[in-house]
Amino acid sequence: MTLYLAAHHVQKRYGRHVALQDASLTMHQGEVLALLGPNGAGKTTFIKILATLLTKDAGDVQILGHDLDREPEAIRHLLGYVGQDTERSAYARLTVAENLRFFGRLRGLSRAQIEQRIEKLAHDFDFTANLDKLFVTLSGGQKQTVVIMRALLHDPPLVYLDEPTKGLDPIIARKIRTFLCRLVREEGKSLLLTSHILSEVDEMADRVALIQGGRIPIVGHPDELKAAIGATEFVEVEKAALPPAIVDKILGLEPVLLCLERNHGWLAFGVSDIMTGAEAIIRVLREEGVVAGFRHHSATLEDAFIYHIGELDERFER
Ligand SMILES: Nc1ncnc2c1ncn2[C@@H]1O[C@H](COP(=O)(O)OP(=O)(O)OP(=O)(O)O)[C@@H](O)[C@H]1O
Repeated sequence: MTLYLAAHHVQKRYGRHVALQDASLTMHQGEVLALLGPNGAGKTTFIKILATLLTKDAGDVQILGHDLDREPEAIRHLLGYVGQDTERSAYARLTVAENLRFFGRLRGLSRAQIEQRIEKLAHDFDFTANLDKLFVTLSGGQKQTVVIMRALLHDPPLVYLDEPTKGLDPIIARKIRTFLCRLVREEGKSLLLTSHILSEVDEMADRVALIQGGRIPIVGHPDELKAAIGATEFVEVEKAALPPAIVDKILGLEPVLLCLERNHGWLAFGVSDIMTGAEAIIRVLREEGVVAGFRHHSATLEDAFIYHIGELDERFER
């Protein structure tokens, strides 16, 4: 597997605020790597540094054999970048095709190359019918598609996408995911993306890098991250119905391994076995006369995220 990106010990401060403490990451050809972390963890900062849009304070970054500090121009030709500011990534009063031609020229592509790329991208993204529409008249999902097409105009091997489906309806988001996955599968491109939609990451990512406090302490396949929780099944009970003493009693049960607090009002108890775990928890609820919502699910990437971020918080005493 060809190494596309190797970032070592990257550091970045904004004034006195440390955004990246010591971030290291590698990426290979044909992989989708998702950078996950809580708000403010440093994801956008890291991606902008890798995209030559921000300078780092320390660290070493090599992208397809080029050094980020010494050869930023060469690196820019190898990258596509889709940032979060969709509205300002194209000219409102130009059509889609005019925008793409303009950005193609900025990239130094010839007229013939530009027309060829526009035709291919519009075909691949099922967008031909929209090429003559003004950017300002497009829907949010269509605008995002234009921004992604813009990033792919020069056919870069490596593409960074900062929350590519943020704010889009599930159907458009799925369509964009399908296009992106095809780029990886059929064209061997590598994608580095951030997303807060963990089901999307679980579906797309070959590896997930967890960023917390400006470090990247955990990298692995989504299934590895889930397996590391130590529980494959969860019994959920409505949090509002459970006094702390009963939570402790449940945590003392033999089949109950851990408890994760999900942010939508449920406590999720990880169990070694769903049948014995659920039975034991129901027995406690009956004994204590608790009437509460009750459901179960198999471990998800969201559980893994909550588990690992909680562990990292403890480890770094944040
Ligand atoms: N221009 C800036 N000046 C000062 N502080 C900044 C600046 N940009 C980001 N920060 C701070 O640096 C930290 C990392 O920000 P960053 O945007 O990289 O996080 P993020 O992981 O992308 O967050 P989110 O998930 O909310 O998009 C945050 O604490 C943020 O407030």
